[in-house]
Amino acid sequence: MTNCAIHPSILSADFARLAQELERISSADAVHVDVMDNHFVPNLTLGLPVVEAIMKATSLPLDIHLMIEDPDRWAPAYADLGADSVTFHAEAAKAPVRLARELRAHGTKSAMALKPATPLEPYLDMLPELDMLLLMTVEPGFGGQPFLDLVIPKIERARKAIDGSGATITLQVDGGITTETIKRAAAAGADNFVAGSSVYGAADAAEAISALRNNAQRKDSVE
Ligand SMILES: O=C(CO)[C@@H](O)[C@H](O)COP(=O)(O)O
Ligand SMILES: [Fe+2]
Repeated sequence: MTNCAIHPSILSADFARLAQELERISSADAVHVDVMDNHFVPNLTLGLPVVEAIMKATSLPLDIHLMIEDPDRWAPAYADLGADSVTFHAEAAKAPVRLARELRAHGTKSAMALKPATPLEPYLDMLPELDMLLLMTVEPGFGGQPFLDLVIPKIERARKAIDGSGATITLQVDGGITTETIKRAAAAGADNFVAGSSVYGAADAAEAISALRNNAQRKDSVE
């Protein structure tokens, strides 16, 4: 994997010190913001006003991961804030193709996420509508869960489908990414990695980001 990106998730940051926590990850490629509504997932985090504050507090691009019901209604507002990408869940979207197009029309990258047990195949025809596909490697809702290796074959199938589509689509994985699991995800074909607890739980977040990047780029990523 030659080009890879590390997106730390602020879900594992200290929310009382968000500005300083954003400083700690200034060497990252983007900041991943988990928006949860306590309906699509059993957890509640933050919404538009806090995302707007985060946007003002960092120069990093914002990667918004919406774990909410009715993204068809809410996602475009995150695009309007200036997010670099907005990800909705396929399981929650009423009209995923229309929503993906609307996100692009609102000036952001359109991205769609699949939970670990959601099959990829029904969505293959809509790959050209997406700038990024997110394959969850934990059940969405919480940070700090172990990486689900059962998603690896889906990552491999997604890589093949993306390469075959001729489109430029980032393949992101999210959940349980550590310096060890990132090797397996990268070898399977992922090129964009969300990491919450392994970055924010480290004494030196910049060092953790650099170690993740190195391990994702290693040719011998899986021994
Ligand atoms: O979307 C989610 C969880 O639903 C993630 O973005 C987590 O925040 C990742 O945290 P770690 O698994 O890396 O601790
Ligand atoms: Fe996430």
